[in-house]
Amino acid sequence: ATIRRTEPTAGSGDSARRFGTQRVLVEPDAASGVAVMKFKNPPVNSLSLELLTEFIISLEKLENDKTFRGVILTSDCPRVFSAGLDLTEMCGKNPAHYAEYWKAVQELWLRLYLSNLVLIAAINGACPAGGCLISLTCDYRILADNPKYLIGLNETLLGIVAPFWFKDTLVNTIGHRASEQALQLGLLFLPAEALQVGLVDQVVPEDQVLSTALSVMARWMAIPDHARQLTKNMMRKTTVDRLVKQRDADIQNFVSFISRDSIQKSLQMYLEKLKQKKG
Ligand SMILES: CCCCC/C=C/C(=O)SCCNC(=O)CCNC(=O)[C@H](O)C(C)(C)COP(=O)(O)OP(=O)(O)OC[C@H]1O[C@@H](n2cnc3c(N)ncnc32)[C@H](O)[C@@H]1OP(=O)(O)O
Repeated sequence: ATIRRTEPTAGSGDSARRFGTQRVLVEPDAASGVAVMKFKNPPVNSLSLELLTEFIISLEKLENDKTFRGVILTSDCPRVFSAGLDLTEMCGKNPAHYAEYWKAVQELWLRLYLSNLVLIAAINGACPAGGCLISLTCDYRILADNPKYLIGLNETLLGIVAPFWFKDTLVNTIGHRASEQALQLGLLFLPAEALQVGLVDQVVPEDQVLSTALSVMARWMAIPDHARQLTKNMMRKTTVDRLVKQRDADIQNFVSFISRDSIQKSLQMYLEKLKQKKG
């Protein structure tokens, strides 16, 4: 994916020169050092290989541009932050594709989880599974107060299992017992429940999610970068190293697991159910 620079939006001045790719819009504000990154992969921001790749490219570009110290992740699609991993990438394909796809999922998590940027998730829609994982990699999570916007690692409901580094990310956020229950039951939390269990840090009216994210960002950016970055690294490096040490084994585990007939059947049935839902 190439990064395309578009002309500044009207009245936005130089500092809001948008850039990004087809599926990841980036609205930078150089004056504040904050960029808003919006996923735009309609209808539900499913994390396709293309979206993952463009996400990694856009994140790397922001990390390499010292103008930016903070990024707000949000959705350009109504009602959905992200529907999680793209199920069509995980069924009906071949082992080589599964390996390529999983490598990209790992890569995105590794880069987000240890990012030097302040990352804030402005969750303006449903946030299941891989979408929830992305929000968990952030330093702070704000969820719109809409009972339709459920959040959680619901993989068991699909008959699949979130890998250990998904689990570790959840445990680091809500604790072991809450994670044990949430993962086994595939819990999708209502906003108030997500707040109560610590899955999100704030629940605000839908039209205040972005403004709240901007004010929280200002608070985090008031901390000297180097000290905050070293502290974040101290908190997260052990978790990251567990995957780094066994990335290839993790890919092989995923490929053999997802290739099982029983798993392929579960995924197909789940996709069918999603499509029937509309009927
Ligand atoms: C084995 C190791 C892997 C473990 C880690 C796995 C992590 C994952 O992320 S697995 C994916 C889990 N995701 C979900 O369970 C969410 C499924 N989707 C939904 O619940 C809903 O779509 C919604 C709440 C996100 C949005 O609902 P709504 O606005 O009503 O939209 P629709 O359900 O009608 O969906 C529209 C359209 O998109 C397709 N779709 C939805 N989710 C996915 C997805 N994750 N991957 C691919 N495609 C998805 C859905 O089938 C509809 O398609 P069309 O009928 O062709 O329009």
